[in-house]
Amino acid sequence: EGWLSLSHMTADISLFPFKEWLKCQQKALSLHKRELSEIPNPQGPYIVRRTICRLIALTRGVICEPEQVVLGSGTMSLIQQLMVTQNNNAVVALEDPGYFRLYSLLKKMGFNVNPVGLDDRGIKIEEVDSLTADFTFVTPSHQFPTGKIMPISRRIELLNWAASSGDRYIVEDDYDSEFKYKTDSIPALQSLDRNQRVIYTGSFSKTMLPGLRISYMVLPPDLLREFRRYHTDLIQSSNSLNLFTLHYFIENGEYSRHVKRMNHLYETKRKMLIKELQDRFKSNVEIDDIPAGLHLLAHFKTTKSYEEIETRAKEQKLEIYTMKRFLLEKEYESNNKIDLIIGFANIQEEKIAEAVDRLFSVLGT
Ligand SMILES: Cc1ncc(COP(=O)(O)O)c(CN[C@H](CF)CCC(=O)O)c1O
Repeated sequence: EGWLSLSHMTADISLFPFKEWLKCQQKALSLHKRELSEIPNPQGPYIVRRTICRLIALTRGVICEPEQVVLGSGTMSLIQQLMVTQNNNAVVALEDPGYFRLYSLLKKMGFNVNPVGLDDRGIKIEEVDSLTADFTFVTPSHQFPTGKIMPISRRIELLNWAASSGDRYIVEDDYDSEFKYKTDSIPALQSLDRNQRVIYTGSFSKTMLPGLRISYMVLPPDLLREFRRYHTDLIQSSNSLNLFTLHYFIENGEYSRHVKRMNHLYETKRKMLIKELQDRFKSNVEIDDIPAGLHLLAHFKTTKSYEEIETRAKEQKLEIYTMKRFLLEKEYESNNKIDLIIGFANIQEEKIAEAVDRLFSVLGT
């Protein structure tokens, strides 16, 4: 019997309109031969940056000009390009539990990296304050991996922190912000920023195809000047043909139609997954029912350790990730409970019950 996946690291591409994508690619090929014959603008083609500016203004309330947008082949490569312009005794704060790849990138770059715990409103602002951090990385629209949506009150506190002294910045990673079920999405933190303190990053990995490698970063004017001064010889890392194709895909409305379609599918799968988990585990599971994103955080009563669970999941041919993957420096106290990050993008609806059965065997006696 093959593997089943409750991984959070994928997108469901069963409904992706490949025919439409190909039409947009044909258009890109016929209208942009000259640009395809040249090295592109270091930040990416202007018309693509303009289209993305309009999209995130409409969907996320982000306030920006195309000049402030830098395109790149992945969020981590954009963060690397940004942070390499900073001297590496900069103090950096980031969420714990959080995005391990970001943590390890910043450490390898030699920064003074400080994971900061979360309370029920997101990153603990008093800890950020006491650190006198220069950069604070947050995922306010759907904290990665806990899913917490940062309330306006904490966003204001964070913006006040950034505005209260020298060269402080907030890096807002708006990952996984596109999928909201029932609740409306709160506009981006960047839309509240009046002091040019917020760097905004986003990605098309989860709304389109993770393999496309198209991500974007919006820099405040003064950081943009620093970025351009440092990166005089930068070559755009994302593929021009895909960028022009994406431009037409967004412009003709295919993108927003696809996101709407996926929102319905993901909402259906999420409801099925929650029902199966509750039917199977009853009072032994507690689900953080935050109606957003492509994974949910669930707490299970079990005496098993994370290591045992990871081993047994492999035996059951079930791909799933535990909270251990996201604990940066926090120790986990396994008081007979463990936390699992359960993704529902990579599982077909008719396989959800079987996947939950396997999870029951993994965690069972
Ligand atoms: C917090 C966060 N910010 C951005 C991305 C988007 O990155 P990119 O596709 O390069 O634009 C991810 C994507 N995370 C991966 C897929 F979920 C890996 C997860 C894991 O390592 O656990 C992410 O978690």
